[in-house]
Amino acid sequence: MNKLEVNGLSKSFGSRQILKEVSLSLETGDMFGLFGRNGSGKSTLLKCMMGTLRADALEIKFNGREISASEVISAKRIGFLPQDPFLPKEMKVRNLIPFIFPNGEDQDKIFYSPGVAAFDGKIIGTLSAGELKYLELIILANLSHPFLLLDEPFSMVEPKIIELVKDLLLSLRKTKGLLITDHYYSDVLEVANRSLLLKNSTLLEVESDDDLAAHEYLKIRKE
Ligand SMILES: Nc1ncnc2c1ncn2[C@@H]1O[C@H](COP(=O)(O)OP(=O)(O)OP(=O)(O)O)[C@@H](O)[C@H]1O
Repeated sequence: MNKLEVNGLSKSFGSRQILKEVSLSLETGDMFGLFGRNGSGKSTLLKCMMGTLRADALEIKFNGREISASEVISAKRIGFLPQDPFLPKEMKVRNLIPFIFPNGEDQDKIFYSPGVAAFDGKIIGTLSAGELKYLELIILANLSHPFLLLDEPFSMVEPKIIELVKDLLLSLRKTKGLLITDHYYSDVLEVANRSLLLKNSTLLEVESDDDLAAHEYLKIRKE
């Protein structure tokens, strides 16, 4: 069982405060959903946790031991799916996999993942947005990092693959803790064991569509 704690995360851009003393704690087996309107600061929160964006204030602890934000990537405790593609565009999928996973067994896990055979001969830059997102997610899922932050894992992915992604996320919960943000709110609510809404720079607990509507994240259509 691993534990990741974020305490007192604050971040402003100029005079605009995006995050105000945000705290959260994630354990192995957790899958938290993170919601918020466009521009509310979800990506900012994830980037500050990864150390790719400097927070104004932040304490991160892994299993009770503090790690500085600048060490998060090298410590290999947290894997991150950013919103924008991060794989090298020029390589073929089948050449990239051994580059990231030297071990043959690990490579097989990727190559034999559902749906990968359909595009493993392609050059990464020619993959569709959905194929690329799915490939990135499968690569992250097979890293040993005990926590994953996923920024929009469902976006651009076709409905059948969304179901595969949900199965994958649920299987990852057995060994990892996950924090997922995506505007595909019903898919996130379905797999998450706890959901949070970022509003007015702070996190609120939410449980359902009705809660999200009450906080003006979505509008429920009346028949
Ligand atoms: N480097 C930056 N400099 C100035 N403002 C920024 C910077 N990065 C983000 N912002 C602003 O901070 C706010 C939060 O952005 P962020 O990308 O975290 O939102 P988000 O909740 O992830 O939105 P979305 O749902 O659209 O992806 C936005 O108003 C954005 O314009």
